[in-house]
Amino acid sequence: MEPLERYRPIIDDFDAFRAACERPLGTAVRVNTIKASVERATAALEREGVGFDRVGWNPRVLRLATDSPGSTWSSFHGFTHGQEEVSAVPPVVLDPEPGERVWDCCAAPGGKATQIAALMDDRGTVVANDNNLGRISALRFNAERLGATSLAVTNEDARNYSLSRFDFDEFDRALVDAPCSCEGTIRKNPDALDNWSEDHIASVAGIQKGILRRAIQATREGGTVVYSTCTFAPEENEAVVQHALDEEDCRVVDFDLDLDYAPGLTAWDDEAFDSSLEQAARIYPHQNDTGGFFVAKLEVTA
Ligand SMILES: C[S@@+](CC[C@H](N)C(=O)[O-])C[C@H]1O[C@@H](n2cnc3c(N)ncnc32)[C@H](O)[C@@H]1O
Repeated sequence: MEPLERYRPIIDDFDAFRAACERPLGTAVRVNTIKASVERATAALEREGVGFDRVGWNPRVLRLATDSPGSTWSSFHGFTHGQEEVSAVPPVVLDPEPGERVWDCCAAPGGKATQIAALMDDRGTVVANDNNLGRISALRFNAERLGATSLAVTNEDARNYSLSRFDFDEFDRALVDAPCSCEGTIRKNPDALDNWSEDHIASVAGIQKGILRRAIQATREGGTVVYSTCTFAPEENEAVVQHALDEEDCRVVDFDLDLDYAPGLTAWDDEAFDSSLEQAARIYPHQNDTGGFFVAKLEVTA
């Protein structure tokens, strides 16, 4: 847990943050509205005798009273998908519309890509890409089980992604749910910080910058790009978005989210960030009893 000490200066109520990081995380599922309404999925859970609580910010997310959300009848039939509560935030911020073309740059194992397809009523095109072939099979399995027929899978490095295979040359929206140092998953995975190092953060930040830049380049003017990580490190969050602001035509925009969160940072160490980064969300585990996440919303400009 020692690496987390570096965040003492930026987190209000740091002791509550540390205590939350030491508590195991509960189980959550997202109702897959491609296959079942929330009413039908909750009725199925009741029939199975699986207890659940609805969360206030999203009617499609349920906290379950079981450690095995993937072993329920509802999951087997694709009515629900085990997904950490806060991991359901980025697609909501992306806010895709039915019929659009959406690129999920780092999509495996597909929790957010299938959520995007559901938010689009499975109409339009979701290109779910990941550079890790081993993880692609889980992505395909989840898309099949959840009945996401609008989803196409590709296996490329998102940093130099080519659209030449498509009959269109830009997306309406893109999600960069980036590979990261995963500090915010400490409640689910107590070993998450075992191999933590500043060198690793610096190396993954380079990859994140490349993917976010390509996502902005591949999205139409006026389109939306959401950048998210499950880590607290400003080098992987605000600094990556700042790099995109410096190098690409885009701006940070505000969004509504009915959860408690802290604003994005405008400085870290010796680096200053654009004041618009305050519109990003830093979701800490103690605020909503979840894992940790960072989310920023960008609009592509001319
Ligand atoms: C945080 S995980 C994505 C989780 C996924 N969005 C979901 O909700 O299920 C990050 C993913 O990025 C992929 N990745 C890492 N480097 C990449 C790159 N250069 N291009 C594309 N994908 C990459 C990893 O294989 C990993 O599956």
